[in-house]
Amino acid sequence: MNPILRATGITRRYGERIGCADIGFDLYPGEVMGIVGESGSGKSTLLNCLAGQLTPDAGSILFDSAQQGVCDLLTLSEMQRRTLARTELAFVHQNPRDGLRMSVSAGGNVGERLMGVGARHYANIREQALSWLERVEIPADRIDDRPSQFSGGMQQRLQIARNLVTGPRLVFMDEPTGGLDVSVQARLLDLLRGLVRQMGLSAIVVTHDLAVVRLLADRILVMKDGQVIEAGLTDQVLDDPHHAYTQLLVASVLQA
Ligand SMILES: Nc1ncnc2c1ncn2[C@@H]1O[C@H](COP(=O)(O)OP(=O)(O)OP(=O)(O)O)[C@@H](O)[C@H]1O
Repeated sequence: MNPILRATGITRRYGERIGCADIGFDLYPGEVMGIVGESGSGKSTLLNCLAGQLTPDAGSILFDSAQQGVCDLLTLSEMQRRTLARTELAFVHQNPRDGLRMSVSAGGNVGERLMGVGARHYANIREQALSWLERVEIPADRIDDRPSQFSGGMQQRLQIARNLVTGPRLVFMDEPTGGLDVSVQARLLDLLRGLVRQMGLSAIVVTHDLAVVRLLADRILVMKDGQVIEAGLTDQVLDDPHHAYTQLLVASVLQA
């Protein structure tokens, strides 16, 4: 099986400071990879480079696209990249406001993505939007409400529906449960895990919360000072961390 994503030598500096250095990994179809590490370790820099929101200084990111074959996300034309971003890729932001259009209804937020890939039939779009609202546990009678009228957890679930409605193959998630109450986090994680499995999604999830990777990720990368210091199957790394830093990270959660 070919990897859906192969990152090699991803490096990004901010002046003298290193954001992330020489990161490489393969992600296989249907696999979820977690990126963990303390604040400032380079998780967001790496994710933003992978997702095309930040240009790395060096490296390549090969994506096995269903439409375009294997392509380097870093050398695609703007148009090819936009097409991929609308169809095969998705990005779930920590703050739903960054991933939703707050002035558009919930149904519109989901429908808009469908229209972006060519859907034109209003009744079909509304029907699909309704079905996705149901999948993310938003009551059908809220379809015409704006996200600003939703709770934080509902907004996040709506952002997930908006991202998944077009059936992407690879989803980037930046602290998807961050900023939510603990009980809301647990429900959202359950929902995410169900959707990822049902849809056979590949995903890359950045989080500082080891409970999130425990539940969602098959494999993890542990980052420190912009480098990957440990990588492997989630349970193996968390149950038997080799690097002293990972041991500390795991121990600090156990004590909390
Ligand atoms: N825009 C920027 N300008 C300068 N330095 C930056 C910028 N963004 C990040 N950095 C630096 O790059 C390094 C990695 O930061 P990054 O935000 O990727 O870490 P992180 O692990 O995502 O942290 P957090 O969990 O707090 O979001 C840090 O030293 C940070 O100070």
